[in-house]
Amino acid sequence: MVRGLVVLGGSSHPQLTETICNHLGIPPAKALLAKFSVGETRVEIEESVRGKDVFILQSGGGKVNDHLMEMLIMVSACKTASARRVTVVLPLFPYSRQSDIPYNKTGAPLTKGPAQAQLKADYTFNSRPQTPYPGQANASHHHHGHQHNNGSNGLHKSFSRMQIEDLDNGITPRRKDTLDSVKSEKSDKGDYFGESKLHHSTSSSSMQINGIGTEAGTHSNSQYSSQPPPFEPQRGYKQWVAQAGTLVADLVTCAGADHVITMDLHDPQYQGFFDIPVDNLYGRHLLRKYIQYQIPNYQQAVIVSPDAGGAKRATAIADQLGMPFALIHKERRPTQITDRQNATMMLVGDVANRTAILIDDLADTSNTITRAAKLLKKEGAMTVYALVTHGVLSGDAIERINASALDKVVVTNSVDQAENKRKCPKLEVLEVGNVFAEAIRRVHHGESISVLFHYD
Ligand SMILES: O=P(O)(O)OC[C@H]1O[C@H](OP(=O)(O)OP(=O)(O)O)[C@H](O)[C@@H]1O
Repeated sequence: MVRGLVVLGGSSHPQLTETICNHLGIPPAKALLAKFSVGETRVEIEESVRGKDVFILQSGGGKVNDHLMEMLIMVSACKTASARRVTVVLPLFPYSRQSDIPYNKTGAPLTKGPAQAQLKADYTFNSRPQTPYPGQANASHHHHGHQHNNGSNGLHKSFSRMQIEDLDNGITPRRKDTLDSVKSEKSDKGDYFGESKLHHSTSSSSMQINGIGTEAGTHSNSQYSSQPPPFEPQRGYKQWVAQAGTLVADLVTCAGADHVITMDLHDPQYQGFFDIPVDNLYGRHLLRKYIQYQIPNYQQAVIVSPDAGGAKRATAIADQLGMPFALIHKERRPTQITDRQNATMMLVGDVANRTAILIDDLADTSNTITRAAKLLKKEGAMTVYALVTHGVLSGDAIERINASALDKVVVTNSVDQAENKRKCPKLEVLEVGNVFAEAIRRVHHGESISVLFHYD
């Protein structure tokens, strides 16, 4: 019996809550989790959590948005009820795939027109107008004086990080506060930065952005002809996708969470999006154990990463077990934006007459692993396993696996697998409840959890 510890399970994964509570020797806390008929989430914590150390468990699969909302409300409810500390335990962190560049279903880069490529090529990090220097200062003061300085300050503020990053990503910069001008320009065939609108724009930010082009233009053309051409906002509207990962990280913190425990984040750098501690447990130990104990003659097998993004994860296992490694390079340039099937796959390494073991962090549509398996069999692999930490397996993923060249798919129950297991004879599920229970116990007692990163 652990005192002061409360485990509260969301509706995403009751079985995992139960397993964790069994390991900890405590019953799950009572809460009412329901929905109003309109669809809004309703949460009532039915026991006192005042002064308690509360762990809220929710996973990222299934109805991910509902579960996220429910978790946020649960955190807020516990905080309001004076919980001493609230830790969210998210075995699969929702939205963590949308942490960096705007996520696109095809995995293909967002539209990058020739004009934009040119814009990027021409872009320099020199501030424009230039930082004044002796001899030149008079000229600019003389004519533009105070106004010029304002422009320069505004430039540093509005044009610094956001736009440089956007240019790197090949995306037309756009800010929230330019929305008004976007709306008004919709009628003009999406001519977002159209010159005709330049002077009519009322949004301060878009005025600044446009102003940079014109003001800097005056200066660089008349005075410094050796300078690169001025920044010219591009004509036409480019799609923009929100960086939802950042928002979700903010929401979790803002709801009142003090600590996050998760596993195999798609991008480990996502931890840096939080101002609160994030413990990112590894699922690779479970996968490695499976290889050692469940795959016959594993020493003769080869570990394969189905895409370059996961190579580090897969090599870590290959190195630990002293096994050979191969890589599938996913060429992400499908001819049509919706046509992922066209992305070609290329194998680097030898799998002929061997057992191939695919390692990845997650399988969602399972396109990646099924297509990789097809390629591996074509290249002579005898048996193909796929070992993935998070079996999201949405849509028709199970049907796809059943019909694929994969011989076995091994996932953890970071996402509930009860239904999937029934439908998929190739599926094997590894239990993560004990790992999370141990992490919770250690965090509660203020013990180090680094042992969970290194255990054998
Ligand atoms: O089952 P699927 O629907 O095919 O999705 C699974 C793939 O998606 C993730 O990578 P992602 O495509 O996000 O790209 P990345 O590895 O380049 O980040 C993940 O690492 C898998 O490789």
